[in-house]
Amino acid sequence: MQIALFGMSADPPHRGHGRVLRWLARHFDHVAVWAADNPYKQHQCPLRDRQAMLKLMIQDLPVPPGRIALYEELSHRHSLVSAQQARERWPQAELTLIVGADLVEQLPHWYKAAELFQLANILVMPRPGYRPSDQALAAIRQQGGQVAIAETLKTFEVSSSYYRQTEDAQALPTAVRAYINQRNLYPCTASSKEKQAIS
Ligand SMILES: Nc1ncnc2c1ncn2[C@@H]1O[C@H](COP(=O)(O)OP(=O)(O)OP(=O)(O)O)[C@@H](O)[C@H]1O
Ligand SMILES: O=C(O)c1ccc[n+]([C@@H]2O[C@H](COP(=O)([O-])O)[C@@H](O)[C@H]2O)c1
Repeated sequence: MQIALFGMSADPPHRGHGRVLRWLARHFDHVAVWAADNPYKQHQCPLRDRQAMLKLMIQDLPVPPGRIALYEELSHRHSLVSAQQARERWPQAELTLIVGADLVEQLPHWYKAAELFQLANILVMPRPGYRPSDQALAAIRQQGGQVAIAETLKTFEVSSSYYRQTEDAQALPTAVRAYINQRNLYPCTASSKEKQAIS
């Protein structure tokens, strides 16, 4: 069994994540997803809300039932710990850690990266504006990593920071948008401003 491991900040989850997940659902037997606190970032919204938004996004994806699932218990700031927990849960599976192209340069410097590479292969999602350098790919391989690029995946230019900066609700799945509006999660978004004006 081939399992994709996809941890993310999801602050908030957006349509680019949805595109990646649909592609993963076609190429893996199972896709395990979680929201995590990235040790290199500050987050705008609490982890429990990011987990909840991811769950809502996954529910609406047009994929076979059960192919993609949220595993809150895999959440950890260090991917090594998430991968260790996944290995305990699926002792026989081939594990593949999913990362966007923007993370490849930093990946060799992640917490105990060589140990992580022993537990999981690395599959890189192309992302507009980011091209993994040969040096970064070589640095992963030098630490024993098996790394490949998902060449057939066509992603598009959208990010959580784009949403946070532009307030462009089109960047988000409908259910995520509704969740944010209900809880006023990103206080600078247009919808929140509208709600403040009404109240
Ligand atoms: N548009 C995209 N195409 C391909 N991969 C993406 C895209 N957006 C995010 N990813 C990847 O998905 C994972 C989770 O991303 P994350 O939740 O940090 O979103 P982000 O849009 O990169 O956030 P931020 O803008 O806050 O840095 C990372 O591996 C990231 O590289
Ligand atoms: O293990 C690490 O040292 C490490 C360093 C940076 C990021 N990560 C993980 O990488 C995943 C993607 O992060 P992000 O913010 O790009 O969505 C998320 O699960 C983080 O916990 C992990």
